[in-house]
Order: sequence, then structure tokens, then C-alpha cells
Amino acid sequence: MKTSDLLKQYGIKLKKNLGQNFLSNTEIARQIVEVANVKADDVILEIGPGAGTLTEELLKTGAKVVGVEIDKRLKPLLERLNEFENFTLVFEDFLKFDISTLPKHFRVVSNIPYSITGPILKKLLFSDFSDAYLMVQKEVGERLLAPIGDSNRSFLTVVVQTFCTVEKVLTVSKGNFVPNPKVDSVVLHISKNTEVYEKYDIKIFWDFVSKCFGQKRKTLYNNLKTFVNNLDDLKKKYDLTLRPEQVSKEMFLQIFEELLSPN
Ligand SMILES: C[S@@+](CC[C@H](N)C(=O)[O-])C[C@H]1O[C@@H](n2cnc3c(N)ncnc32)[C@H](O)[C@@H]1O
Repeated sequence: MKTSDLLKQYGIKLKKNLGQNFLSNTEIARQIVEVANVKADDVILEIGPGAGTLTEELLKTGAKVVGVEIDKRLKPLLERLNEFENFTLVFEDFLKFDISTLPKHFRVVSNIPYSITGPILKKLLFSDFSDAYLMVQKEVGERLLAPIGDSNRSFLTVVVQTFCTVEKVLTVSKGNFVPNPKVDSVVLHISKNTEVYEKYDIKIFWDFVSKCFGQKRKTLYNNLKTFVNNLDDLKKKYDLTLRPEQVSKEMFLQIFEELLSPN
């Protein structure tokens, strides 16, 4: 059944504040599952299954799917998928969900709510996930993929690109959702770089880079000055006159190692 008909049948009006732009094209859901190469022995986390369009395609692969949805109004609609024995449905705010209950190396396939992209990424990056296929708004995708020197580059870009490999695998136009969002979406593949995870503490690096981007328009020197006492040695080795968006992930890692890393 079409997503819009399902919503009508269950009398559900979508909420903007929950980022409820539901996928209405089953073919796109199939493409995402295919590109993610979902296998029967995978454990897949889906954040916000919504009306279950993507969920149903994930379940057909035989993979164990754990859907975490905040909106209890969607219960009757999503419970139609309980016929799949491989489905676990949890009604909870994902940001409060105990992610440690998932087995190590779980995978993520989700069309995530736009307004909490940052907190979702933080929770995933700090977890035992192995890789994620995330549908995000195009501009979020551009920010996470932004190269050195691009004004779109943020501290999140640096952390994600340092600890993971990020690539765009699909573009999905706005016409494939109900209601239609203002912008197109992209599907990103974010895959954990285990060597970097083993060597550095992502939580400390997250705080470090976030402070380095404290004032994006100022130089790295001026940002570092706010939390490092003496920059004399560092100034001799690195060009601290760069703005944070102009600094490579390698240079961030080197400075991090010198200053803060306990390893
Ligand atoms: C962009 S929609 C995607 C829905 C569905 N996966 C699809 O592709 O059609 C985002 C979904 O996330 C849910 N959501 C929003 N905030 C959430 C949160 N904090 N925790 C869990 N789910 C949330 C919304 O209710 C909605 O179902």
C-alpha cells in the first residue's frame, strides 16, 4: 500500500518537529537496502522507522532489524510488520536508547530526522557500530563531505572524516517523500576506520576539535589559545594562522597527539 494511503488509513498527521518526511517510493527503499548490501546475518539498527517503508525492505533480507521510533502514534501502523520474526520494535527517543544492548558491529540503515543529525551522529560514532547508511538532507551531506578549505566544513566534518570513511552513494529527490521536503536528500555511507579508533580516543578528539572550531572565523592559534596555556612550541612546528576549516585531519591529529592524547 502507498505510504500516503497507509497514513490516511490510520488517521496519522505527520509532525514537522519530528522530521517526519516519510519515504513514499518503495523502489528507493529497495535501492538503499541493495546498496547497503544487507545480509541475513546482519543486525541492523533503524532510527525512526516511520511508516515502515524502508523497514519492510530491510526485513525481507532476513536481517535482524531493531527499529527505534519516538512517535507512539505509529504503533498500529508499524505493528503490521510484527509478522516478520526478525523485527524488534522499540518506542523510545533514540537519544535515550541504550545502544549498548545492540550486539557489537551492528550496522545502521536509516532515513534520520534532520533536526537531530548531530546528536545521532555523536551517539553512533561513540558506539560499537561498524558502518551506517544514513539518508540526510543534501546540505548535511555536503557538510560531512566538505574538503579542506570549504566553508561548509565543521568540527563534525573533521571528526567523521578522521574516524570514518564517508562517501555519497545515492541522491534521492524531494519528490520521493510525503510531505515533500524543501530540499533533496542523499544517502551517505559512513564506515568505521578501526585503526584510527584503536589509536585515538574519539570522545577526547571530539571535544578537542569542537574547541578548535569554537570561533570558526578566527585562526587556529586564537582558538587553541582558549584552552592551551603555551603555544610557543606548537607555533614553530605548525601554521597556526590557518582557520580551522583550512586545517587537514592529519594536522588536527598531530596537534591532538602532542597536546592531549593519553596514548
Ligand atoms: C525522516 S523520517 C523517516 C521515516 C522512515 N524511516 C522513512 O524513511 O519513511 C524520521 C523518523 O524519525 C522519527 N524520529 C524523530 N525523532 C526521533 C527520535 N529522537 N528518536 C527516534 N525516532 C525519531 C520520526 O517520528 C520519523 O518516523
